[in-house]
Amino acid sequence: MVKHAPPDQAHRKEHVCWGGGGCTHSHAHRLEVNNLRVSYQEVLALDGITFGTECGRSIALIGPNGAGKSTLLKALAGLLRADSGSILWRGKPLTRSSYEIAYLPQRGDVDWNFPITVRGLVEMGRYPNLGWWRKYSRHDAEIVQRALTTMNLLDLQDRQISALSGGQQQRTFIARALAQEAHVLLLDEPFTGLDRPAQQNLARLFRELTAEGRLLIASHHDLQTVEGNFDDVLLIKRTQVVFGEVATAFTPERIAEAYDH
Ligand SMILES: Nc1ncnc2c1ncn2[C@@H]1O[C@H](COP(=O)(O)OP(=O)(O)OP(=O)(O)O)[C@@H](O)[C@H]1O
Repeated sequence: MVKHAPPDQAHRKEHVCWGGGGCTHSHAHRLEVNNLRVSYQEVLALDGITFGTECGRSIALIGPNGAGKSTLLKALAGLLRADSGSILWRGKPLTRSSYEIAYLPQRGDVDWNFPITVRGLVEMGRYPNLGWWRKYSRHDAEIVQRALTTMNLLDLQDRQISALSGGQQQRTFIARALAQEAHVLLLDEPFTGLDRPAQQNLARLFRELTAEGRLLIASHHDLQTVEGNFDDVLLIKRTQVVFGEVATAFTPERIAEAYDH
């Protein structure tokens, strides 16, 4: 007899995990956030954020200006310390940045005039893996080459990052994350400033990255394109409005709750 998945599971993607091995038991490659609270001195930026997810998923992080999206991404990247609550990655508290988690800043936060080539930036992805005692090896060079190839950047590898289009700049930063061999990609407004074809290319790339088992969390402003581009949604307004699959959680009522004053 053919066994069918229960109805609520039927549309879920098969659980695959990037990087092979070690994803067969429950908290391998899982991210768990519990009652997270983050503030900047007297400004409370986030409170009561609680969700859990796993490799192979993509999450749209949605909320109005000032909702705390960038703050959450930075906290998940280990760049900001939580006041209270916890972030567990693969069952262990995330207390500082990990090479398994790559953070891609907002484009406006990057100094695009910094004198570095596409290849140079992608090579930087290897540094967290090297440690202070190990030299850049042929193995590192192969991983960089693969990242450049995957992101279709070989023809542009010697170009300065200042001389790239917006879509090419995004691809370069994602290639750096691939060179880092990151399991989790945290992206701050990756679609902003891209034209429609570049957005569609990036959305396709995201689907490929999650299909090969990476976890992707991206802050996003275009409410029209959440469905189709992401599996899950985390809607916040300093506190958490809802977390769940886009089809069931991203309802007009929840959106109004987050965006209406
Ligand atoms: N360095 C900082 N010092 C003090 N307050 C800050 C700092 N960075 C952010 N904030 C405040 O924290 C809150 C959350 O900001 P955050 O940038 O995380 O929101 P956001 O959802 O990413 O906003 P946007 O959609 O406008 O980019 C806001 O009230 C903001 O003013």
